Amino acid sequence: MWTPAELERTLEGLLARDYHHRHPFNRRMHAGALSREELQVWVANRYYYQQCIPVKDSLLLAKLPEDARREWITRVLYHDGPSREQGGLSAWRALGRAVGLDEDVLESHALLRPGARFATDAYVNFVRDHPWFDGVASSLTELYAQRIMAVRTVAFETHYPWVEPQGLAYFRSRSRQAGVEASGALRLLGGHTRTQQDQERIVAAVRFKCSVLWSLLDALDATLPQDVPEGLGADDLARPGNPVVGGVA
Ligand SMILES: O=C(O)c1cc(C(=O)O)c2c(n1)C(=O)C(=O)c1cc(C(=O)O)[nH]c1-2
Repeated sequence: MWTPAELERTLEGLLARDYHHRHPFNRRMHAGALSREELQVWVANRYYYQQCIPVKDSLLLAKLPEDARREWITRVLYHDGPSREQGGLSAWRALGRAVGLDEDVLESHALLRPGARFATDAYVNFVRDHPWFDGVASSLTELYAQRIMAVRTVAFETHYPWVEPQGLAYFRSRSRQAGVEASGALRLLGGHTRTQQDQERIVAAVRFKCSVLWSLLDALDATLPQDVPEGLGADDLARPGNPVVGGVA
């Protein structure tokens, strides 16, 4: 078995390479190269992710041992808050307003990209379908989340001064909270890790989660059906004699 320090070093190496701070979209964000519209699309797509986090944590809660449940429930309360005007989701809605998005655009998911929905749903399904150990481990990308929040906050302040400053409250709150949550998850997993196989499950869950976050950003650069110009193969399938249509009929 690895020592706890060796396990953390392994996770560190994985995150240093696979975490979404290295994704081209985030690199453009941090360099100040995103347009207003691109930033709005990011906020809108991440809102779906934010909404799904307390859902996956609620699914996880139902599987946890009593002591762990008592601690993990604070994650759900953090996002949902004691009322609609408080908590993480409320802070993300404030970010939406700060970048100029109407709340009904966020709530209707009008800007949600298919791939961002699939990536987010894959995370919820992973937690629902696996033992709690893997679900808890998959949250460990938060070891790096606190770092990206700091970089992002400075990037917004420096490059996107048109974003109203109160919209950045979520990032500030999260840069503390992510570290607290990651330490809690490591402690919980440490108490239930018996074999090297268990440790490898932790690494595999973090690898999976990195691919969720990476795919979500991939989806923001993807072409949407309505953006394909007319005449660029848009009507190929409708043509009589087309082998695909013919084969189906
Ligand atoms: O903006 C980000 O880069 C980022 C990353 C992550 C992450 O690493 O999973 C989370 C969040 N934000 C976040 O806001 C959040 O609430 C959150 C919860 C979780 C989780 O897996 O339980 N990750 C993250």
